[in-house]
Amino acid sequence: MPLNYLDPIEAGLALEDYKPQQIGFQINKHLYSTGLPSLKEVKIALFCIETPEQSFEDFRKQLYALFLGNWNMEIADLGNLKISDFDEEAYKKIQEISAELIKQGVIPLLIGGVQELTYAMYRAFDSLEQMVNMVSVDAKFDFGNNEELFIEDSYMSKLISEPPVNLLDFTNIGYQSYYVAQEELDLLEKMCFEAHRLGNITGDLRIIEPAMRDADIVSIDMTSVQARDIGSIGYVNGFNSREICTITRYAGISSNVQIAGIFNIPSTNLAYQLLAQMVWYFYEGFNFRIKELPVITDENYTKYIVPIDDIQIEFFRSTQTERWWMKPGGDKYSSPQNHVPSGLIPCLHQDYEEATKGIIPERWWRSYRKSI
Ligand SMILES: N=CN[C@@H](CCC(=O)O)C(=O)O
Repeated sequence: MPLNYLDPIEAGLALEDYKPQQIGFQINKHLYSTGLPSLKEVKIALFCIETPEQSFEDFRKQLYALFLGNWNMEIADLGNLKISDFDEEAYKKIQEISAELIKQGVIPLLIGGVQELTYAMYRAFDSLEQMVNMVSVDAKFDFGNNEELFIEDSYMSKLISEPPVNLLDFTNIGYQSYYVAQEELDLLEKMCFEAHRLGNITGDLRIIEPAMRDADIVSIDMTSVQARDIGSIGYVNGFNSREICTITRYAGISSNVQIAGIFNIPSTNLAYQLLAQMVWYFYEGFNFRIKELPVITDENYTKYIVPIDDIQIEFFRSTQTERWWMKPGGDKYSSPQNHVPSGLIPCLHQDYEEATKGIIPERWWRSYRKSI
């Protein structure tokens, strides 16, 4: 049983000296005394990747001290996966734990380690035989290393080329232009993937919501946060602490997100505090998940048909949540089978408005290019 790879949390955190409204009181913990908690009603289960260099007990203290919202769901802390190195065995264990949780209808939330572990989250879908979309929040694209732009065994290169290829779509959120090469942008473009430059989205983060609504896997590199907000040496520019919380909330609220990971976490008090709040926002977002299924006859949705030259784009607006979708360009376009609503692409009201002015939405174009 892969969950047996996990070690319980430290005894000090087992004490129930929290107020009943605090996460530390409510969360189902993996303890030495009681073993792994039951996952029957659990919706989100976190576990930390502990190395000899980093433990996450300080993060737990921050998380456990936070007050729960008015949420109606069970959450769990499954403890720690203790590893000495990010070797093949560690990847295999993360893959197995993740697959097991997803199979049980629980969202695994991985905390810690390097962003390369995204590959293990992705490989969890091999046994589930499912195609997936991935969103990565990162200042760089990670196709290479310090010496070379593209290397075969970078996790991003493996993601797009190593069989079985489960990846349908990939979106980067928050890249910084001076850290990426034009060749990397060209590759993403060629693959019909999406990338959102930091400077273009911080003014209005709603721009990234449709990509998150369509994601199965979310991978967040904490170096995408500006260094001063996490008290570490890192990048001078990046998302601020509020923005990264908004992004995690979008991940939580997306009905399609099945697994998330937060990596490269500095061992500072500020980083652990922020990490705890990001996890809180993920929980909060999850609590507001609504599975919407727009169909033409459903009274909760309005359908709009916008003709542009010789094409017609069908838009759907939910009267319940004001969210928008559009029919993809080209019949052969495929999205992950289990996505809700199936066969539609999430978009923004702005896409509809621009379409009425004759501008074809970027996401529609990509779906069209993918289908030919
Ligand atoms: N020096 C400024 N950097 C920008 C983002 C960089 C980019 O979008 O490429 C900023 O923080 O907003």
